[in-house]
Amino acid sequence: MSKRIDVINESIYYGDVLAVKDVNVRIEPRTVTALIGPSGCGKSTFLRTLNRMHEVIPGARVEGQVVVDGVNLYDPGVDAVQVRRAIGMVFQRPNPFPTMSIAENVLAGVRLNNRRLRKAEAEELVETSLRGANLWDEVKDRLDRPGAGLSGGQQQRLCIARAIAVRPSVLLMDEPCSALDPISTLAVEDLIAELKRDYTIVIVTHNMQQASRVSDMTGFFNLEATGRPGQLVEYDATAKVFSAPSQKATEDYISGRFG
Ligand SMILES: Nc1ncnc2c1ncn2[C@@H]1O[C@H](COP(=O)(O)OP(=O)(O)OP(=O)(O)O)[C@@H](O)[C@H]1O
Repeated sequence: MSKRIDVINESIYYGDVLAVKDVNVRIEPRTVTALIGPSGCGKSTFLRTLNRMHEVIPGARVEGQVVVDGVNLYDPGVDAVQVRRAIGMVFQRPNPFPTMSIAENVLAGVRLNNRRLRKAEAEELVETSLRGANLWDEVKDRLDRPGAGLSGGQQQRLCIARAIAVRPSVLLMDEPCSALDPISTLAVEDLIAELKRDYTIVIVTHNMQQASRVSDMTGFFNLEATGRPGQLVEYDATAKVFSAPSQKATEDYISGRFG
């Protein structure tokens, strides 16, 4: 299930504006990559190009290649809608369908893919996805209750269960803990550590401790100056980036001198 991602000469535009310039990076399967950097340097923009969500914005486009296990997602023959369904994404604010039951929330993505499920199959998928998201024990007695009745941290884990129910190859997370309290944050971080056994995970975070706790690799994005495009300045093992970064800008950012 887990897949390698090769980003080759990727430049990302909003209309005529070049937002992120010339990214080249290889992300290995079964790793967690944290994307860090100051506000506006393009971390979320880059993340959204890994499942073609970027192009949902009118005028937004990508040059270069994003190759997931040998297939360039931007080849003319590739269906963007299929890509978005296959590569799961978890957002900053938990966004379960509020009136849908917990079980139906888990199945929502699978149903969108028009997969018909027998009852037993659906029950099994609900259980394995909720177990995978570390939420099963907390909700197993109220699967038919609305998703909105859960705490923020539980809702975020429900969204992760929904994302993994479609058995994605890659899981993208855009500041998944920023709306959560510290305990829920730790629960989601523990979950990320478990999920990397099966998935390739890319996570945007502003929290340096979080990046160092959860990730194997860290990518540092930066801007040369306001109005200039963002760039991936450094990509290396997290331990190396946090102890001996190769770029001064990375060191300045990590040590809190800017950003
Ligand atoms: N929908 C959009 N239309 C036009 N420009 C956009 C859009 N979204 C983002 N941008 C621009 O693209 C650049 C990168 O933004 P992005 O949100 O990717 O940065 P970021 O590093 O994720 O920031 P933050 O850490 O604040 O979330 C910024 O200059 C931003 O203004």
